[in-house]
Amino acid sequence: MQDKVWIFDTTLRDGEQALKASLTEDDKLQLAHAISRLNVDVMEVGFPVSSPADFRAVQRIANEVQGPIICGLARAVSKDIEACGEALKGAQRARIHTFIATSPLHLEHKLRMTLAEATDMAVQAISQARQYTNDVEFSCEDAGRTPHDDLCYVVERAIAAGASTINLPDTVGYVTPDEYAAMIRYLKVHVSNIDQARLSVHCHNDLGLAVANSIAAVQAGARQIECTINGIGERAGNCSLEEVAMIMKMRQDHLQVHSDIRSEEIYRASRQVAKICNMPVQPNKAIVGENAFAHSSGIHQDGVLKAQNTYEIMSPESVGVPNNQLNMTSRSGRHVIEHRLSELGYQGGDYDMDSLYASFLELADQKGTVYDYDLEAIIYFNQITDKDDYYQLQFVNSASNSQSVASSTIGLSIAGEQRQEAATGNGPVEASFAAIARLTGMAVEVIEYNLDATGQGASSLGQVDIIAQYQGRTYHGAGLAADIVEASVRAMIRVYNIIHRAQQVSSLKQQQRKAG
Ligand SMILES: CC(=O)SCCNC(=O)CCNC(=O)[C@H](O)C(C)(C)COP(=O)(O)OP(=O)(O)OC[C@H]1O[C@@H](n2cnc3c(N)ncnc32)[C@H](O)[C@@H]1OP(=O)(O)O
Ligand SMILES: CC(C)C(=O)C(=O)O
Ligand SMILES: [Mg+2]
Repeated sequence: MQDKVWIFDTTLRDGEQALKASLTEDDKLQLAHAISRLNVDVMEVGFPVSSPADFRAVQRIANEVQGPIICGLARAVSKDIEACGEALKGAQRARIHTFIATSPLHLEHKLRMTLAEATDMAVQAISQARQYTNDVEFSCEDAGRTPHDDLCYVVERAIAAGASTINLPDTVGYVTPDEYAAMIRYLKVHVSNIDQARLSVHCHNDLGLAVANSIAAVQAGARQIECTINGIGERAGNCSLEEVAMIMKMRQDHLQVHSDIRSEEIYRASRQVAKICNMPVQPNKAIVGENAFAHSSGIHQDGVLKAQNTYEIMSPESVGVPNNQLNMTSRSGRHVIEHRLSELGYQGGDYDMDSLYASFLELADQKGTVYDYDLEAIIYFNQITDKDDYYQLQFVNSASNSQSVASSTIGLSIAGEQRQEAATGNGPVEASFAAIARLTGMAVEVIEYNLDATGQGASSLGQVDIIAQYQGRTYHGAGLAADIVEASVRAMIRVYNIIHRAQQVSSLKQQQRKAG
């Protein structure tokens, strides 16, 4: 029988500590539902004594979110335990997590007390917490830098006082996997009552070892991993939930343990955390990064088309990503182009691969990723240049202030004819997009809008990237300008030009079909 490893999610506590703006009660509640859908065992949702808003957020989650054990954090002081116990009262299953630092460095400089004094405070806090719930977790903060025998002393007394989970955090992400595993083994041998508690690990990623350390600890006998979605958390972050969950799923054969995480929910939860916390996920992040299931080089794309597992150890669907992605770039080869065109309904005789590939490389070198509609345009027009764009921007004139709705007038040259339209909106960008929609007579739906600054300080340029949908097809446009409204308008006009080109392609296709 394989052992279960508990997943203790601390996105809403440790994860939230690192955000530029704290989460609101509503944000926390929404994320708590997403985390609960993952089927985590425990969800640490706040530090109730820290602010009235955090107290209310913990209270609401405890009252409203079913499923996981709901946990709050408290220092080893009476008022923290009391706030935590009160906030958690509505939970079906509540856990109080209390902690105190045990490393010589923290004891001497931060707490200014001895190990024995800190241990007495821990014991008192655990006893007080037990008056609210039987489920009490105790953490030796900075365990990674605490001598093993000191840990044994504190842990033995904490368990005797009633802690049923003992957490040994590598608070500053300092230890290596072998050291961490050795620490767990040492405690298992030298703490007489260790069998009365579940051993937990909580790793930070300062040296990029949080996941490796957590897995090493599990191999040494730990049975709870504390982690966060997307690995967010103090400084370089915490151990990433999606990574440890997938390691245990994909390497059950080797590790002989499992978790109960519903992996198909991972991608959705990750997206929600990134959006609500305003913490974008790096594209190359394992499991949930934009590129995690994307193949960009010809040799890999050829392999994946022949057998997916040549370059994929898990399926995108297993973590809730709809499907893998074959990016067409200047590193792609003919196989992937042929594959994409056949998906679009073209046969080998419809184009000359050698000349198509030469134009494709030229375009890819210029713009990076080449999309379906670019490929089709190469087939029909051979070359793609911006010179002959159907829609060309003449001017943007927008006005906005904090007291009234924004307005914008856009001047376009449409197939050589000068036209202008005005519209209002919640902001100047929305007003400009509404004016463009009037001018073109087409309502394009913006799915994603990203604004980035390139360059430095006041002289930086705004770059806007838009992903938009029109009649069920997705289009991409980018615009660069010193003024961010103009950059947005340029990106949007790019989208309309691509749509126009795609429409031309489809009418040429129809004519060919009729003729043939
Ligand atoms: C490793 C971790 O992630 S621990 C969790 C970190 N998270 C947070 O700190 C977020 C929430 N924190 C807060 O809202 C505030 O820091 C509060 C409400 C907890 C305390 O605020 P303040 O009373 O103003 O104290 P402040 O934060 O400046 O200093 C911390 C105090 O707690 C003490 N302390 C720190 N950890 C503990 C502990 N586990 N048990 C008891 N006392 C502790 C410190 O020694 C210091 O005490 P001092 O004032 O006697 O020197
Ligand atoms: C409160 C504890 C568990 C913590 O976050 C840490 O030590 O990193
Ligand atoms: Mg931490």
